[in-house]
Amino acid sequence: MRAIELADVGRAYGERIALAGVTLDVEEGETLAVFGSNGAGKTTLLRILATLLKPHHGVARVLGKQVPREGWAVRGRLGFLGHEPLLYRDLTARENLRFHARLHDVPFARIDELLDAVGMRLRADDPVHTYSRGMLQRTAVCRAVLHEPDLLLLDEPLAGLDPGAAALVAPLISSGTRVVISHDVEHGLAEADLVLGLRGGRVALLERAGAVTPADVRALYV
Ligand SMILES: Nc1ncnc2c1ncn2[C@@H]1O[C@H](COP(=O)(O)OP(=O)(O)OP(=O)(O)O)[C@@H](O)[C@H]1O
Repeated sequence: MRAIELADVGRAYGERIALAGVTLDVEEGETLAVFGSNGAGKTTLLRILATLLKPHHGVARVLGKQVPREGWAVRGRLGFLGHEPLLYRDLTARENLRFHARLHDVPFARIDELLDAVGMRLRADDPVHTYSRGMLQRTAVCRAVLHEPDLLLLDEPLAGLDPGAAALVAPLISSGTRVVISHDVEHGLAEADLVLGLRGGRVALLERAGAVTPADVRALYV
């Protein structure tokens, strides 16, 4: 089954075209790696897939539903990790995760498992506003994967993590159907099935990963 189907998807902010003419399919179980320089349209695409932004052009289907029109039917099956951690800053990590666990009917035991997995058990009962950037990111990853989503939408998921933390977090976000925005060319390519390169909001590269070299991806940044 197709997890994502995009047909000529575009989006503008006022006069500025952020995304145009994106047509692609991602099959269930595949990873789409998205590359492109700052402002290329990567986050705009991810937000459309997350049902947070309406495309102004074309049709976007996620897990079989048109978004954002039928977004209600897929939102609970998505795991979104954007630039913002989407955590309540005055609550602790554990309280934030309990809130999400209740929403998604997830047993609380999974919260401890995840906090352990990302090395956050000792700080889990401190308010989120006392966390370092890396701690925020670890907690945000826990939130994104808590309900075992059918599709992970990840915007630079290892940003701000030290190598030890990155090694802890990576296994939690390394399987299933995924869209991953990355600036790490080698790592991003290694885990991709399909590669999308954006330039100025347009498709500059769209190939199966086996047909793409690191030099092809680096060319997007010059
Ligand atoms: N809310 C907004 N209002 C106006 N313009 C916006 C808005 N959000 C994004 N844009 C513009 O849309 C274009 C694409 O932005 P987008 O955030 O999708 O890029 P990106 O590839 O994710 O960049 P980065 O690597 O810096 O995160 C840019 O020109 C940006 O300035």
